[in-house]
Amino acid sequence: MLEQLLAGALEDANTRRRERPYADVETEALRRPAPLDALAALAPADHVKVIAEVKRASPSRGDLAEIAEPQALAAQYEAGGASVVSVLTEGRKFKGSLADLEAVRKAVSIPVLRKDFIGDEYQVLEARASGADLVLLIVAALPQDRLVRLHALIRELGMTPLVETHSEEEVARAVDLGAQLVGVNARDLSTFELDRDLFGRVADQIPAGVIRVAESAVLSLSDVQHYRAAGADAVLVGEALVTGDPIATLASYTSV
Ligand SMILES: O=C(O)c1ccccc1NCC(=O)[C@H](O)[C@H](O)COP(=O)(O)O
Repeated sequence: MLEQLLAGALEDANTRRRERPYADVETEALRRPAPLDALAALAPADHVKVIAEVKRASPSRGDLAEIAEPQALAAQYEAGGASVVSVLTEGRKFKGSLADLEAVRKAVSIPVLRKDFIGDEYQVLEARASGADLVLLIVAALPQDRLVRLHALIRELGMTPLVETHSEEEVARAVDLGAQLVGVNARDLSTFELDRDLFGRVADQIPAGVIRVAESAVLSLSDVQHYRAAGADAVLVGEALVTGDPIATLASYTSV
């Protein structure tokens, strides 16, 4: 499934590239105001930070929420105390778009993450041209040489890579890369199985000074407490926020 998602995302990027060539997107990316400092926004604190996701649908859960105005939801996330907004820009299975990212960027003053299946430089430039401050890189989807190249490009553009892992081996690859922001996704992106204990098993492998994000499977306050007890500096939450009351949910999660 992960290979299919990546192949689809790259095919869609190639279609957009025919309309908007690489050089044009590069120019737009370089003209943007500097990205916001996501590492400062997610720095360890006396409470857990929340990366709040705009998520309409997903392969594992189908349709989750209508979200006609992602910018309005993102503004609620900021008001509720989120540190970063994650915007799923993949169109086929998640019903997201770069237009969502642009709209959210205009509506909030906290950093914004482009969450997608990133496999080439063009997608990174598109992220910056649309106002992203962070870009997701999924270790399982990329050979190490491409991971290194994309990680370097994201940083050259002033953005922050969120390097997502799902095993001890992948955490080791993220650490080798010098990643400063490492996510551990409880969801296996091929089988969709959830393992909330994975974060606790690998967290010690992530060096001190690197920000640790527990991703997925937060459906209640006790899930946040579980991740926090295992050493999470931040949690990334989608479903619970788009299907519940985002402001009340964030107030309770950020109190942990
Ligand atoms: O959510 C999915 O079904 C999914 C399937 C395949 C690849 C990625 C997928 N989700 C992306 C994410 O990592 C989550 O949207 C994110 O971590 C939030 O998860 P949750 O709070 O469980 O909605």
